[in-house]
Amino acid sequence: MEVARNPIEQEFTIASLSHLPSSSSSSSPALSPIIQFFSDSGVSELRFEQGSEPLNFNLCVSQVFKLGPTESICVCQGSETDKEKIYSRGLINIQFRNEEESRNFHFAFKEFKKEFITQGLNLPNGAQLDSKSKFDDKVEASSAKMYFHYYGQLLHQQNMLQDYVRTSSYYAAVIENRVDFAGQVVVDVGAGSGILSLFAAQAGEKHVYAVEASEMADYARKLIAENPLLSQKIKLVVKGKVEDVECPEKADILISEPMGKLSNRMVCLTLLINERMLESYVIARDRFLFSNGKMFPTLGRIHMAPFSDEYVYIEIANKPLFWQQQNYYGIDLTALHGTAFHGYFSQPVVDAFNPRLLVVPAVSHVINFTTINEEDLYKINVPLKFTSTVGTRIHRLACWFDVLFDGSTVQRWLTTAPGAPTTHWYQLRCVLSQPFFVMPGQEVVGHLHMIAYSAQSYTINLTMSAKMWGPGAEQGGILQTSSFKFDLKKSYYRMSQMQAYSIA
Ligand SMILES: C[S@@+](CC[C@H](N)C(=O)[O-])C[C@H]1O[C@@H](n2cnc3c(N)ncnc32)[C@H](O)[C@@H]1O
Repeated sequence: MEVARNPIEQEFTIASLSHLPSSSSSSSPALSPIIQFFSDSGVSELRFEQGSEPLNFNLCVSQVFKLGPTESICVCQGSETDKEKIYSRGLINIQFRNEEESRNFHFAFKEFKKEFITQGLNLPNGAQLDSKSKFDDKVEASSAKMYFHYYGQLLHQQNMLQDYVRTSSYYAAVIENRVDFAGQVVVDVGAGSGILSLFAAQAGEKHVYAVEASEMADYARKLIAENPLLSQKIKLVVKGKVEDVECPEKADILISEPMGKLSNRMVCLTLLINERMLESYVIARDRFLFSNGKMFPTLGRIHMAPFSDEYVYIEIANKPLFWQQQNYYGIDLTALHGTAFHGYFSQPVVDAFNPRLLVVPAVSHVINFTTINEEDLYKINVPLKFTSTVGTRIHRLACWFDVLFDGSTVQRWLTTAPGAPTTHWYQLRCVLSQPFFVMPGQEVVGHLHMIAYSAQSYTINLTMSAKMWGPGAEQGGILQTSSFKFDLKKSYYRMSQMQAYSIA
């Protein structure tokens, strides 16, 4: 390998180049193939040459992926510059002569790309093209770092794999609907250990591309390689965010497990939308999926129902009592009681509960992954309207979710509902600091307003009002209202104190 040390130009002579089918031109095998890095008139460029007609890729929109120790693939989505220079779109398969050549090339690619990203693209009018991705725009860097660090660890992937309700539902949804996978191109969005890619390979798809942003991508490659019968179908484990990477082919079907489960303590937390990974799933749809393609899962539903549970209400109300001490080693703590009270009640409670404590049937909010706009997930407003079936005190709003795999053969649901086999998502309850009484037939109205924030979670504003009941109810007046704000990321885990409920 010859490496020119010029800081703005490097050249690599390699073993062979071959253009995959979607490439725009073919190569001549007669000359030694070379790859050059340029930084020409403000645009960083990657040039592949093997004969008279070079292929120019805009480095900014190019990606390289290692397929093996001496084999890589370069993908470029193509672009035009203000100088009307048109950069190619396509795929190049690169064969290096040895591992060291491959390492050097990848290092140079990273260095050139880094230089480009840190400096931005200088346009002739002095402006800089922003090279930040949609993910980076929305998500705080510290949150993303912690998030991908968490998922980069095998033990957390193991937790998900050991949730047999979850994993067996995915397996059944794929295998029972093999007709949807056979001969198709599949993209696994947030592949983790690669388990869903391997399921899809079992169902007989044509090619699968697994996209994973965390270090887990390396383990996924290893796991896939050690399952040789299936690995032939898994073309590529792409390490990067679905918002940023390129995929060599458009997909007929997307598979993903994007249902939120993380908290600030990085243990599981529920409610479908937490983690904000649904947004990445929708972005992947817009970037990679054919317009008539399928999504597994296809839609999700958030269910909500008022709940009566004196015991947990008292448990939470007791916690801030510590701060009511006026003589704690001679110190009056009461100044902080109000803040502590607010803090405890702003934590949604995560555990599994007895569905018999639900006061009325749930209302549901449907999110159709195949049609929703990504921006529609930034703010979700669900109107609430219930008619109580019993006379009781309402302490909280219970929430859970399910998702549908809308297969051509079998429609399969994965549910986290109370009473169904417990999953690692459990259920979520927002406890009202001011519970209220309802009588049978009395109407409760309100809304659940969920607003996304940059630490990959949501703030929940809950308002519930008991309407007039009995004589004068037709005037529609409100008897009592309870409102509170919850932070989905700061939840209170009661799983260790979970009771074994017998379900009728
Ligand atoms: C809930 S886990 C599911 C893992 C695996 N698919 C499974 O079912 O066991 C979600 C995975 O998606 C990855 N992920 C989240 N957001 C991503 C993004 N924007 N781009 C690529 N990967 C992402 C995480 O690192 C994590 O490994």
